[in-house]
Amino acid sequence: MGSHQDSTRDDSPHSLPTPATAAGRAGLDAFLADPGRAVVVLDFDGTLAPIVPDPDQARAHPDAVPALAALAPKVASVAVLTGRPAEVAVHHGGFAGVPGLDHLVVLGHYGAERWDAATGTLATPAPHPGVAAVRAELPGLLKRTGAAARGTWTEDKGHAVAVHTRRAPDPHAAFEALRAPLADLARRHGLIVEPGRMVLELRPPGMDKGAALRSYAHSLDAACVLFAGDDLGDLPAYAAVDTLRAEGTPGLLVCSASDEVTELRKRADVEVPGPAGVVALLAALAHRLA
Ligand SMILES: O=P(O)(O)OC[C@H]1O[C@H](O[C@H]2O[C@H](CO)[C@@H](O)[C@H](O)[C@H]2O)[C@H](O)[C@@H](O)[C@@H]1O
Repeated sequence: MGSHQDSTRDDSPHSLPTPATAAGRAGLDAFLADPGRAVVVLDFDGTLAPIVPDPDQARAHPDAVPALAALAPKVASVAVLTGRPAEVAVHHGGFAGVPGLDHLVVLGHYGAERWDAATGTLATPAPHPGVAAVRAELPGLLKRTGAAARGTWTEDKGHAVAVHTRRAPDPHAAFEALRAPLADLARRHGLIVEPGRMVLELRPPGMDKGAALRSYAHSLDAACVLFAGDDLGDLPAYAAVDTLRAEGTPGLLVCSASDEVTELRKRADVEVPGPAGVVALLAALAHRLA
């Protein structure tokens, strides 16, 4: 698809892009016509937070919280839907205790966890026994396959374990070399492999961003859903918006574009240049609804 501002575009900081598709234009129209029933769902890493080599150092774009806080009171709900543990996203995003974000919801672990700003509470699932088994076997596997020596490292997320290759000398080669052995390890312990941007995550099955988005939108009786993402794990949410559209609920698919992952670019209604572009879009929506 593409970014898709037309030749008559308004280049002011608060201009809204023209979606490339008819479904996207209908989604944006519905959003602006009835914002009080619009639900905004946003991925975290690569969408609200720029990608950095160390996940512990990832932080929301500096304009993200102000844009979210300006938009949230004008729509039905704003939620962050992430592969991170919810409380990690809350911390790295700086989302707690922000005026305007009093009702923010963070759905962590692809929707298996939920943190509510209104109460400060976290609902988290029971641990899957396969994660402990994988945690125990993983160091040996990384050593045997030479992955440890190639600069991969492990992020223990509690309910999942992620093997990162971004800091390896050849991140793509390290990623590809690990695919099969990690798939075998995950399968033996009842887990699935979630591939992402230079990361292979071993996590429990049964929840994905599509199911989470659908359930969240239905719980709020959303009249329109905006979803923004950047990575393969966001594709189920894209599919969920497509399904909602087929059922009569308009939606807007936003791609936080990168050269690393191109799958979402082909399917988006609006493509923006990374987290800075996402945040500018959120600010423009808030400005339009002011
Ligand atoms: O669902 P998301 O919010 O997009 O989270 C997906 C994964 O994001 C994190 O990894 C990615 O971001 C890191 C920090 O910028 C980067 O170093 C890494 O290469 C990316 O894959 C996070 O560390 C994972 O646990 C998430 O599953």
